[in-house]
Amino acid sequence: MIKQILSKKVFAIYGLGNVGGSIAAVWLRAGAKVIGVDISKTLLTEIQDGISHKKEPFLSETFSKSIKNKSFFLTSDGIDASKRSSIKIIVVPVGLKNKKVDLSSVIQVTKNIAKGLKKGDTVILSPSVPPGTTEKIVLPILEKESKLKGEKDFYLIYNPERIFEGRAVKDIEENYPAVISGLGPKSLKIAENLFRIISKKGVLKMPTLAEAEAEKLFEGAYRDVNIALANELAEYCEKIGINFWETRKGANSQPFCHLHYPGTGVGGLCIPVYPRIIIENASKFGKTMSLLEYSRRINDNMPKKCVDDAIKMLLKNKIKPKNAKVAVLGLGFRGEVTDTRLSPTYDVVNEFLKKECTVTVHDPYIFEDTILPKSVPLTKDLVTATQNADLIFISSDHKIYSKLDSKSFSKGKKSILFFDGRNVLNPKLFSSGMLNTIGIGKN
Ligand SMILES: NC(=O)C1=CN([C@@H]2O[C@H](COP(=O)(O)OP(=O)(O)OC[C@H]3O[C@@H](n4cnc5c(N)ncnc54)[C@H](O)[C@@H]3O)[C@@H](O)[C@H]2O)C=CC1
Ligand SMILES: CC(=O)N[C@@H]1[C@@H](OP(=O)(O)OP(=O)(O)OC[C@H]2O[C@@H](n3ccc(=O)[nH]c3=O)[C@H](O)[C@@H]2O)O[C@H](C(=O)O)[C@@H](O)[C@@H]1O
Repeated sequence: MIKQILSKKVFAIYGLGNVGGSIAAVWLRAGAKVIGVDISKTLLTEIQDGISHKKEPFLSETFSKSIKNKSFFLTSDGIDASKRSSIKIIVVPVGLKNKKVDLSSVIQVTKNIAKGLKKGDTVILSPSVPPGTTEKIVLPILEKESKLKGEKDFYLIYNPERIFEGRAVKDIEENYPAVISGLGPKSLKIAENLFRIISKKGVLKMPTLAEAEAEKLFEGAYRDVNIALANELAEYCEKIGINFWETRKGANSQPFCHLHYPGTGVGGLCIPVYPRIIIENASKFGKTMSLLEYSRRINDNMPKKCVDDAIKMLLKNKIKPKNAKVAVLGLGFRGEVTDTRLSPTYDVVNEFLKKECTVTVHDPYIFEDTILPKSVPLTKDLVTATQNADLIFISSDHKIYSKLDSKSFSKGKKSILFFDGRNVLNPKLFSSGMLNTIGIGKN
């Protein structure tokens, strides 16, 4: 039955990145025909050649198989894709430009979709957006361009994607209920029928589009504030000489406490961005979001705080920061991702450069980068990155780093100091005084 429904539907997915690529794979795995739309010709070629999305399980193999059996077509022509599809899913990025929400990609794609919109079509918006975006920005563009009426001639849905990079397909298919909302009851019914096909955890119907848009932002705001709390409590533990990590275990041993992890900063296109989307939107209604603003300030200061602590460690070991060799491990915005957007490591590197240190960056998954200063080499070879280093600074929690010990490094004449900004190292494997970890009390 489901296969029959889907075999008649053609989906067009606009934006084949971490999220859009995963959504395309999920619908292909469910038996739908999919037109993948992206402006990046490089990405389209990589997908065609079966070498894209290497860090996301199931995607590359699903794409190759679907291209072969002619259920997956790739194009950069968003208007034609809209003409040839009945369900259009928008998954292009929504970021910040000078702390203002940037909806330009969403608007551009919506205009393309509108030029091919037909009676009976369904449009689904998925990126995280300010409450009101679907109804007040996307709907008017669709109606004006197509001369069709929402909820009468076509259907409009907001479905916030909640994937965690590295397990995106399973998150959509198994881990999370699909949050859905519609312009009206008909749109909502279509959303329910569609998302029940792919989501084993079922659907969570929100009363309005705006509440669905807001819930996604609230998830991120909750996380950012709790990370800020962990960062502030970790600094408190350092001051009074107790161990945050042990204290956290105790506090989290009851179901109402979920202390997060302190770290070298908060990166990615999501958690640092969602609170700012709320802050900006709230200001239009005369509301100041003091807690969100303060949490952002704490988290944005973490790279500087951690580098300052690492510099103190160098000085305590009679090593002058000027020309000290520092190996920064982890360029991804968090462990096990190749995504460097808003990675705290960029700020960590700049703080070390301000102290005139010599910096090398290591990452096991990222081989090229256009943002790091030219004076800072990027390498995937740990020995190259750390040879003759005075200090090793762990900035992202890639799994590989948790296996390191003091013998993992070239036997230079001097002992190496470690600042573990993600608490991934095993202190038992390091002699005392060599290792400083965030939140570990007096060092
Ligand atoms: N990355 C994540 O973990 C999650 C992200 N999100 C939301 O999803 C949005 C997208 O995130 P990602 O997939 O990570 O972004 P991404 O940058 O990996 O992918 C976006 C894709 O859209 C393409 N694109 C940009 N403008 C386009 C246009 N006008 N027409 C067609 N294609 C266009 C880009 O070339 C890129 O391939 C984010 O802004 C965020 O709001 C939601 C949940 C998780
Ligand atoms: C509420 C929530 O947990 N959202 C998840 C989050 O995933 P994301 O890929 O952004 O990773 P993340 O684990 O939140 O990390 C974001 C940043 O925060 C840092 N981080 C994270 C957790 C923590 O306790 N301490 C900390 O410092 C990470 O190192 C990273 O730099 O954001 C995704 C999103 O919305 O895009 C969302 O789908 C994911 O489920």
